[in-house]
Amino acid sequence: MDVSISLRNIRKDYDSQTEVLKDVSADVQTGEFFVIVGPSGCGKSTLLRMIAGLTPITDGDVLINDKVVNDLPPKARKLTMVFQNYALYPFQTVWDNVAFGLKARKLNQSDIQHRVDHALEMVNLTEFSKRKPRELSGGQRQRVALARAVASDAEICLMDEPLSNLDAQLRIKMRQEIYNLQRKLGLTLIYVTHDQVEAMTMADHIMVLNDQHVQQIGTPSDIYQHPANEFVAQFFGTPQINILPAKRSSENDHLLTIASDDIEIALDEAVPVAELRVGVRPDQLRVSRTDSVESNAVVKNTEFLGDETIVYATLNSGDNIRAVISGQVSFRAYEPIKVTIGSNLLFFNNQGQRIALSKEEVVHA
Ligand SMILES: Nc1ncnc2c1ncn2[C@@H]1O[C@H](COP(=O)(O)OP(=O)(O)OP(=O)(O)O)[C@@H](O)[C@H]1O
Repeated sequence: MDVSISLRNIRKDYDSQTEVLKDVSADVQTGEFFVIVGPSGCGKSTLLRMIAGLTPITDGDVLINDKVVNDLPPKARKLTMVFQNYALYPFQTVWDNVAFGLKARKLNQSDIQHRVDHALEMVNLTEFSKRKPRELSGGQRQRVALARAVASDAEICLMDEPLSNLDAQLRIKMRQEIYNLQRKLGLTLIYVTHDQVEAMTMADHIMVLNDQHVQQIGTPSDIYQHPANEFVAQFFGTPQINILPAKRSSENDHLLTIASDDIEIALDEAVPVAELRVGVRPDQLRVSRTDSVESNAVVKNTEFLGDETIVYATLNSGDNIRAVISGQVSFRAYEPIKVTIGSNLLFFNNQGQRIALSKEEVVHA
């Protein structure tokens, strides 16, 4: 596959007090859906604006189709951008909003007509072409912004939180529409969001940004199953992964004690460090009722979600955990329970970096 956009060691300081990004490098392949995700303020929009040419780069290079474009103005970069606030002209019709950029490029009338009609059809807005933005719903306005991107015919499209103004149900619908549109048009799409579910469901590759640095770049399944560090492990997945302290047994280096003394697991591999942290997704914890003698935790509260229940509990060690169990299960507050640990564990060193034990999935509880 061709590389469409390359970021090479990008740094961005707004001023000496505001260092936003350091050493950001990535390759975005032609035709892929590439998602930049991270918490608020981590520099996602800044990075997108640097790719668009709207914000200068402090150091490093942006390449589009193998050419360094650091000094090219936005117009010359042949890309289109969709913002969270849609950026529509309120006094123009839907049709004119979509045509605006094409008119500015001085395309001939029949070309403009064809492209706008086609773009409106692609986003199912043909029948709304004479309306003004204020006569549309939020989702329809967002579709006008998408139609603009489609009409521009640019091969690269940048989207900055395009769904954040929509309600939850509409977000899911528009998520699918954007995904289908990207596939249909073969667009190279760079999509910024702080929403881990959007990232997981839409991306071919995800870049996770935090603390000025790229934490990881990978496919959604890579990032979920093999997170580079605790931050990435905690950022993806709802409810959040449990991270618990663990100690290697002094007698047997295959044996780990996790949090409370009575949660032990045997690994096929020797554990390389004496103290580590274990990541357990909530669906890998098992919870059962027991008497207070056998228990190793007490329930704090439960949340019933329809087909599953989240149990919040405190282990005897004082560590809080979240467990997801299927069906509706009710526990009393302070009810004693026995928590055991299933498979698919992740291991992190004390710096929070993942330690890859080659057989980390294989545990004997
Ligand atoms: N023009 C600017 N001048 C100075 N600092 C800025 C400027 N624009 C953004 N920043 C700062 O840079 C950091 C990154 O901002 P940016 O908008 O890129 O983050 P983000 O990850 O997109 O956040 P959000 O998800 O909240 O939109 C923030 O601390 C912000 O305050």
